[in-house]
Amino acid sequence: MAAVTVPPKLLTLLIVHKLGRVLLGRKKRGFGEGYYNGFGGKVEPGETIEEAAIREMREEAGVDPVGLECRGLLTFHFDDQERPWEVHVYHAADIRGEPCETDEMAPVWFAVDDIPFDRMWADDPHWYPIFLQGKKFKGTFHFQNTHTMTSHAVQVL
Ligand SMILES: CNc1ncnc2c1ncn2[C@@H]1O[C@H](COP(=O)(O)OP(=O)(O)OP(=O)(O)O)[C@@H](O)[C@H]1O
Repeated sequence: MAAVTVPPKLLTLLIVHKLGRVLLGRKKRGFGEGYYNGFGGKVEPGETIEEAAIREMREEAGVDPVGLECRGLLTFHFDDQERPWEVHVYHAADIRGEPCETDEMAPVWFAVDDIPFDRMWADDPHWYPIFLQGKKFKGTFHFQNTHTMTSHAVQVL
């Protein structure tokens, strides 16, 4: 029988990186609640991935990202999800407006040497250093019971 390929779920992740700091948000609800992360979510029908990245940043922190660059592609295989997740990671050089807390996220600036990896997804330490160096990358990760990372492979492109 031919192998069935399940199309991945598309998501965005946007990290603002300016003057030696990154803007992250503490996720207040839903998937990844309690973790610090960039801003993002599911790509909706009819929008491009970049449009989704901009929309999610507005919805979650009330600001418009400026100078977007797609730097990475992360693929997550969860043993408790039907489809793999494909996360498109964007770098933003700046924002227009002041970040504000929303129902979903509480935004906080962190110095790049002080990123709270112990309160973030387990894959993050494997690709943030590459991202922060301005390089492009691709990564594949497996997770068990949502949160336990069981394998990781990251490639600088
Ligand atoms: C497993 N390792 C991971 N490492 C780093 N980041 C991860 C991640 N897994 C998911 N993410 C990000 O977490 C957000 C979830 O988004 P999520 O809240 O589900 O989306 P969205 O806002 O569309 O949902 P609702 O409309 O509230 O259902 C989204 O940015 C996505 O890229």
